[in-house]
Amino acid sequence: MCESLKCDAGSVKGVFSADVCVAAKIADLAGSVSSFLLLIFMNSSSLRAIYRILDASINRATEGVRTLEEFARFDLEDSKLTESFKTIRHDLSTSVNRFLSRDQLLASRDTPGDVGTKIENDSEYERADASGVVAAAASRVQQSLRVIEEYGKTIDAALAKEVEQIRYRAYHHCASLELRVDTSDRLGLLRQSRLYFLIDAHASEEAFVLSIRGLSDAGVDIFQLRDKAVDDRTLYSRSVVAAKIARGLGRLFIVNDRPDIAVAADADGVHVGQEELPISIVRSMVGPRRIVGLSTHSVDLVDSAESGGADYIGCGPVFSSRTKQFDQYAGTEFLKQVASRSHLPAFAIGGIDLTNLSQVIDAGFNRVAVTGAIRDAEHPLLVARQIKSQLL
Ligand SMILES: Cc1ncc(COP(=O)(O)OP(=O)(O)O)c(N)n1
Ligand SMILES: Cc1ncsc1CCOP(=O)(O)O
Ligand SMILES: [Mg+2]
Repeated sequence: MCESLKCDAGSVKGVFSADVCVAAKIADLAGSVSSFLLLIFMNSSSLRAIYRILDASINRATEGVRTLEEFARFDLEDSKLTESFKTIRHDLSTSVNRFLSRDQLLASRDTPGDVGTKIENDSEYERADASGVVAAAASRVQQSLRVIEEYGKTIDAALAKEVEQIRYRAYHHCASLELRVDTSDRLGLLRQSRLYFLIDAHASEEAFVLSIRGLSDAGVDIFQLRDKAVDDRTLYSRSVVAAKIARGLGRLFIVNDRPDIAVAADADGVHVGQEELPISIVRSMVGPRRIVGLSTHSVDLVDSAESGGADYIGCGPVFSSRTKQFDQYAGTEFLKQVASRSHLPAFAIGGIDLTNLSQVIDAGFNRVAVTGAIRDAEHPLLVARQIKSQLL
């Protein structure tokens, strides 16, 4: 049996058979070029196989992480998750470079001779949608990190330990990403949304439904049930109906203030203000798949909405409102500050109507949330259309 030694000479690092180590040392001493060592290395077939496995698995893991990173970046537009995957890629590459010689990895590669590339599997070419791509990439990342960890043990236990930590982090981030994929339809609709209407419960369900249908047709993208005067039973029953209709129309339905009702009625999400439950609690109540919106009145609140995991923000009050009384206004200056810093979809709110909409747009906003401008208009559908047409 061939004796194995830990070797750290020139470009040969790791555990090798004694003859390889001796040859490496001699080559080092002689200042010889590494090709001699590579030749010997290539002749050690089991070692070469280990390097081939590691090389293939490192590539697979890196490509998989990149696939997930692109989804987090371009579909979810989630900067935190994007950064997490980027860090995993970076840390994997740092660990690999510390323990493995790139020359040996490259020298072991033999793609034309890889029997695995000739095994056809149709499912490799079938992905129904982005969620299929994400699921496949997540599983590839997890498997290949495990492979690197296992075979890495034969090179250096410290490599295996580092990759194990990376694998645990990857599990966590993959789960966060996969849970969000199903929401990506909702988040996609949210990002496309421009006109947000806060609707009351109306005197009857029929009038409520008629209003949602008409306003959806006129361009309202998001409906929020905001009615502080009706009982919970009415809020719940209107929410059940609105959630269903909005889904059928490709619009979003959000419940004001009440995560419990949002969940019970299967709404798309909930909107809370600074006086309601903290956003972390709201998120734990509605889960990762529902939208959580948060009211903001200052740049600091915008920053904490972003770090706290809000999906969108309401920004205001901009102007004096007939719907709600305020002592102070954030105004258009606040909108300008938000426009230059926030990555979240941001809706200006408070007294916005056709007479002052241009000031909101000039401040850099193309999303507004309104009540009175539409509710109190002689021709609500016409006003909704006119507002929408200006929000490009
Ligand atoms: C889109 C949107 N933005 C802000 C608000 C205001 O919420 P909040 O501060 O909680 O005030 P109330 O609506 O509860 O009176 C909102 N509802 N929607
Ligand atoms: C709920 C709320 N929060 C800030 S302004 C506002 C009322 C929005 O209604 P309007 O568009 O009539 O001012
Ligand atoms: Mg509120």
